Amino acid sequence: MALLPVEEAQARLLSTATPIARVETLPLALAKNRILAETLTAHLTQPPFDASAMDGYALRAEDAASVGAELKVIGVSAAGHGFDGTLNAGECVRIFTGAPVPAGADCILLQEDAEKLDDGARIRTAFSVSKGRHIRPMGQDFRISDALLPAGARLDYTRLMLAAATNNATVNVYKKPLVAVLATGDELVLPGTTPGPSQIIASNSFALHALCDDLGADVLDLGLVADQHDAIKAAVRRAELAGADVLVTTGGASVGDHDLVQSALTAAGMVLDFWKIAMRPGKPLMVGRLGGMHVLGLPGNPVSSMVCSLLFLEPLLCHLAHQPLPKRRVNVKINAPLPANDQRQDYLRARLESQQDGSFLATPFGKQDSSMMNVLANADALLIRPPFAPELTPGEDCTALLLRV
Ligand SMILES: Nc1nc2c(c(=O)[nH]1)N[C@H]1C(S)=C(S)[C@@H](COP(=O)(O)OP(=O)(O)OC[C@H]3O[C@@H](n4cnc5c(N)ncnc54)[C@H](O)[C@@H]3O)O[C@H]1N2
Ligand code: MOO
Repeated sequence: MALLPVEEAQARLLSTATPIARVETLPLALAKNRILAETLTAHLTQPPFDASAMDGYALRAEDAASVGAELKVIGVSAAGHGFDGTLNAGECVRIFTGAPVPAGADCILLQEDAEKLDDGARIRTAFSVSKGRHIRPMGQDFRISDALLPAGARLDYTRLMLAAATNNATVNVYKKPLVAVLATGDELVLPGTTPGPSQIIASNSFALHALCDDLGADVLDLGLVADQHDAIKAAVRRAELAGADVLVTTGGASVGDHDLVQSALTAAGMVLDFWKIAMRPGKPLMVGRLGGMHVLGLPGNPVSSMVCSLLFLEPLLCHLAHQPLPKRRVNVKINAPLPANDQRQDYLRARLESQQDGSFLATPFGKQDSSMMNVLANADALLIRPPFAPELTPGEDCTALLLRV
């Protein structure tokens, strides 16, 4: 099978994906960063009445046209406790921020601009006020039945505030995609155990879990499974029964005698779409469908599994979850010579340094082995070297993908 170019493989994967249509109703407190499945409509008008924007006195502008007017204070309007009466010529009402403007008043005089007389029974104006001054008109923010946010909007903190203010105690949002994660390999043991001879600590699933969570997906951890056909098939069955939208496997994707994932998946009913991509690391990536479930068979090498996740799992999950792609692509200047590339698109781990002019200077790590998690965790970006890219000298431009956004 020829190696598939990265962009072609990405397009093929996305062409088979449909955004999730399942909807759930959630209380606002549980809806952070979820995606609205319908228009958010105002259930009331805000402000619900003409409200004072300042602490001071509500009055008729014509009564305070000239400085030095004297007005009788006939009551108080506070937030939560409005004044019930009507204000007439020569009268004012003591008012506080957020309180309803009494009937008859058409402006607010700041308390700093009023002199209290007779122990507060009357005031003298020290400033003239115009009609409407310091009044927030009823409905200036939104009116009942207004459409305020479209379906597809992400409920970040500003939108949750709006949803609450519009008296939507619950919201209808798309369900999260469910990703089943299966780590394969006889050599794997969990962190916290003492590895035996030939054993290593399993790390890929932890990264996958975190990445899926960041992308708004739920994770079903299928644990560690030995390189055995029946064990892999049984785990795949669990993913199907759970209704997973995506099954991600790591390890066993290559061509060794113990690389059984593809044959176990095929035996379980997977239809392979493509296998082996023209990229480094991550060449053995395999992609298929098992019923309604997308299957991504990631290589076992930890760095390969993460590079494949950023390039394939991330766009797939964003598409399924109605989310925009994180903005990872940046232009950088390289700080070291890069040799000409072969036919595999390279993703070089590099450190970035911000320059005074806002640009990035990129220093690739000397060793790029796809097993080196220490390098990945201390890198900031992946420098993209297209197939057959010519050599680059320091100071030349290169495209990079930020590892953290
Ligand atoms: N003859 C060939 N050999 C290999 C080829 C090839 O084309 N021909 N491709 C190489 C490339 S490239 C890669 S990448 C690896 C990927 O192989 P597998 O997907 O089969 O991965 P494994 O052999 O199972 O594991 C590779 C490596 O990663 C470690 N590993 C596996 N799972 C985990 C995990 N969950 N956490 C941490 N580390 C893990 C595993 O112990 C191995 O060291 O194949 C090359 N070989
Ligand atoms: O493609 Mo492998 O991922 O080079 O190590």
